[in-house]
Amino acid sequence: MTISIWRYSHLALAVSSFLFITLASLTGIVLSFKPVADKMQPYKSENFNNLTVAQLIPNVTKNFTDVIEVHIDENKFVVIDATDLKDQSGKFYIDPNSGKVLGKVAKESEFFQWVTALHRSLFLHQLGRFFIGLSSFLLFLIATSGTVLIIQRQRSIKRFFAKIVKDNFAQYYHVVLGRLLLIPIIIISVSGVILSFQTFELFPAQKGSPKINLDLLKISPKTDLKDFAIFSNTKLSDVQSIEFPFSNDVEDYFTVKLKDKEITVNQLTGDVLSTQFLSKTKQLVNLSMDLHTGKTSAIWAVVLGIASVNILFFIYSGFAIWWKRRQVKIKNKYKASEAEFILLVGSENGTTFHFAKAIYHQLLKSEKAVYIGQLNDYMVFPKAKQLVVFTATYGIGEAPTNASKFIDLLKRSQQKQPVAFSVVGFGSHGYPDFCKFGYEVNNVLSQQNWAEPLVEIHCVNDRSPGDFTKWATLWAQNSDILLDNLTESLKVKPVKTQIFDVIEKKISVQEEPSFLIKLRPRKNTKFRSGDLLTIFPANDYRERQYSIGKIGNDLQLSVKLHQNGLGSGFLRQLEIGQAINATLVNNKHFHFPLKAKKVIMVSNGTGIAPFLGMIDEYGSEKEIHLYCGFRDENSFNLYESILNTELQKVKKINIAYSRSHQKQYVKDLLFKDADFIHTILKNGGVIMLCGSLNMQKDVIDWLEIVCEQKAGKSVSYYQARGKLLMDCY
Ligand SMILES: Cc1cc2nc3c(=O)[nH]c(=O)nc-3n(C[C@H](O)[C@H](O)[C@H](O)COP(=O)(O)O)c2cc1C
Repeated sequence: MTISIWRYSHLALAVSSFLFITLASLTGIVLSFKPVADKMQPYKSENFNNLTVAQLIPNVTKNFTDVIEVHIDENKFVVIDATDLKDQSGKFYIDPNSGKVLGKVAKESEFFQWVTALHRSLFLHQLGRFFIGLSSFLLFLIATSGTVLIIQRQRSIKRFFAKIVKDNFAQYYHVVLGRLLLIPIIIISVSGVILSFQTFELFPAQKGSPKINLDLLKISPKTDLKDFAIFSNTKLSDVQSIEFPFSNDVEDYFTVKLKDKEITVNQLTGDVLSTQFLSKTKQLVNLSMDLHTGKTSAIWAVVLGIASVNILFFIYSGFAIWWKRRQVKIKNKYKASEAEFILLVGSENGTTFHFAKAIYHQLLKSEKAVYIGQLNDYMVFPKAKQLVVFTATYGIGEAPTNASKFIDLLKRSQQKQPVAFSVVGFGSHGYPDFCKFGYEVNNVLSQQNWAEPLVEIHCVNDRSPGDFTKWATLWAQNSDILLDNLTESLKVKPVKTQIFDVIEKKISVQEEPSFLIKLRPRKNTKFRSGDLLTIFPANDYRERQYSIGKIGNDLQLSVKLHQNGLGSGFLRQLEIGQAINATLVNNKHFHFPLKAKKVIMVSNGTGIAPFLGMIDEYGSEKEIHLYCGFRDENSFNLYESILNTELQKVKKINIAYSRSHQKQYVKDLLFKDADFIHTILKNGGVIMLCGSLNMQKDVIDWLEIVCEQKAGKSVSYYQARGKLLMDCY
């Protein structure tokens, strides 16, 4: 909620001021060249920082008459307003060491004058000055709200400069450059506001010049100008200007302006007649002028120029981010109350909507009554048969803004009829709590009486179309939907297949026949147990996926034959020596956890396939405990010989038969070993689950209780940290 307040403020401020800020930045970029160009002129005098006023004055009086003023400009060039010995009057750059003229002061470039006027007042006089002042203030607020957003994004002030995950170009550089240029932008905006206050005379006025009693002015002892103590003690580098006396009368005196004070000096005796310090506000205004214009430092002027270019980039990238979010407009053909398929989306930046919309259109093409909305729109859906949640994770594994109320709403509003659900989590492995909110939603949904799992939770890493297609294929299979060119709507490249030869087949003889099939890739291919094999049984767009075990360099699939099953039927009729076209899909979320010392594998039925490969490969190095469930001994027969050879590799095999002996399920085996399993989890071990969704639901429900009781943590805590890996279907 707070994220959205700050975000909307940031956006509203930017939208309301972007025109003025654009103009001010463009002109600011041009003006930042001026101090650099000025400093490149050849009027800098040697030894300037060591010279005193006493050394300058005799050189001035020797070479000029009618001196009005000597002025030290921001480039440390000495400028005199006087008449030279050739009787030429005007302003000249001089060398303070000799008083020699270095050049005549040129009239200020008309171009820079024009740009300066545009920058300060937009040629609108006081009204324009007001808008520019207001824009400076708004820029300050934009920078402040942006800082808060960065702190929220980075999760703490301490992590302000921590690495940023590259999401997309506009967003990444908006944050990275925002952090780098925050200080210059705050300085530009605050100094701009102060200068506007000065323009509108909102600061208290500086007190007038101190009164000098002319009757008391001394005319002796007459002292040479070069011997005036005040001149000898004042460095030229501290001086802003020296006004010379108008005549030789004692009533006319020198006025020396320094950065923080103004001194008047008797022209005959060198006595200091008065000292007036600049008020703090005047000093602040002077400092603001230096900081805002960069006139005192070429390096600072370059920084200001870069900051101005970046303000323009922020306007562009901010607009790009906003545009992307805006594109997520939802136009529904069916009302929520009449839809059978409800798609709810949790998204901060809109990309998750892109995926959800692809499914929305697939359902429309299949003439299904579908409704798409935000997760916070959750309510009772009277006609719903299926609920699909697509959600990103933000913050510390938290909900995106448009999903923040979902869990509360879900607990309050129960659906009246059974509804099948599936969850697709969108996240990134760049964050510690991978898809945590997706897992949380899945777990809370699993606990609802009306909710029936359809497809196991799938996670999409970095918006991978491959990950998403994997889920969509499985979901479509289970929902009886024909996916029509989903790849195209996700703009995914066509799938490349490769050839595999059937080298072994083993069939079990039982009520529900299953079989093992071994395939050998024709070309050298890298893959791991837990990866998926996509086959195209009818040689068309219809895909079927199977979890694989890697045995040597071959793939082993364990398949249950379904009546009229497209995939299982196709694989079943294959003969040894035949070849098929298929694609290997990297399923890295279900690879063997190489860092874990102890792994608990839980499977039922054909879900044992990837574990057979993992045990073959890692069983000798790692402590593996296998808990597997089968219908009866006949079902187990298929795997028995393999498991017997692998037996010495596995620390312990626990088998449950659901239709014979004690009629046990795999969850019953786990109940008995609750302490042991939790200790493994607590000590960095990993639990892997492969098999049916019902088995998964039972195990998760049980684990939820165990983890809560023993560690006060929810299952999603372990899921998000990769301690619970699942591949159920
Ligand atoms: C500030 C920020 C925080 C994120 N935090 C997480 C996180 O904790 N866990 C995670 O898996 N992904 C995290 N992500 C990645 C997003 O969930 C992921 O990029 C998602 O696809 C964005 O979807 P959306 O564009 O619909 O918001 C984060 C992204 C950002 C920008």
